Amino acid sequence: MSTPPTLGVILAGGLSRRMGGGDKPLLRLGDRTLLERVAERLRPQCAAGLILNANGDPARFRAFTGFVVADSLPDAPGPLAGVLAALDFCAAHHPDVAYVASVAGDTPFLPHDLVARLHAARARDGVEMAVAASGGQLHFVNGVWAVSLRHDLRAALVERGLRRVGMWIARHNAAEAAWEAEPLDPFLNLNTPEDFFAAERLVADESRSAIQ
Ligand SMILES: Nc1nc2c(ncn2[C@@H]2O[C@H](COP(=O)(O)OP(=O)(O)OP(=O)(O)O)[C@@H](O)[C@H]2O)c(=O)[nH]1
Repeated sequence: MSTPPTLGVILAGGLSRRMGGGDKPLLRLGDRTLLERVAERLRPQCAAGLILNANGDPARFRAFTGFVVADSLPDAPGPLAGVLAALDFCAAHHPDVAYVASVAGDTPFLPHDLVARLHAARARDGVEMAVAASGGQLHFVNGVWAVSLRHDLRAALVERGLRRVGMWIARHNAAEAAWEAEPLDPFLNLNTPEDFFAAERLVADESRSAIQ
């Protein structure tokens, strides 16, 4: 199966409470920011381009080359609000593109075959969404989503007050694509200062570490 044209979105709309606030993706990990690392992994996988989902003043992300899209539902906090903003953006600006791939902005070691394998899992199961897994865990926010799901997602967020990604993907029988978690989990996400220091040690000598 060939990978359909896909718009990528980096989710950076969270509050980073466990990291002490601020914009986690703008933290510098080694010689570049988390955002740069995530973008350089995802951009080549997304033929329709890459956007960033973030709230507040977009000027702080001026180093990002691409649109910055804010949540359109301020009362619906959580990553699904960012996914909805990206699906709506895709429908408005890329009407010929049927899929969005989302990733968390604090996940610097994402697989290079993320989008292709998510689409392969989705096609295998004949469904409209797929999410990533590793080490027996689902990584809900790293997934591909049909743009046509946006009406259902908006209704779920607004009318049913849905907040948990797991509930929405269960309703749609999301396909799963799994990656090895050893020697390095590609979905390692940096939530706390301790996570960040561990990642700094990993990138201190990238050529000798498990980072690919
Ligand atoms: N658009 C949007 N994205 C969110 C929201 N909350 C979390 N995210 C994104 O979802 C992904 C996973 O978020 P978490 O790590 O659970 O939350 P976080 O805000 O980054 O960090 P904590 O506040 O420490 O939980 C990250 O990419 C976040 O930017 C939100 O309210 N809106």
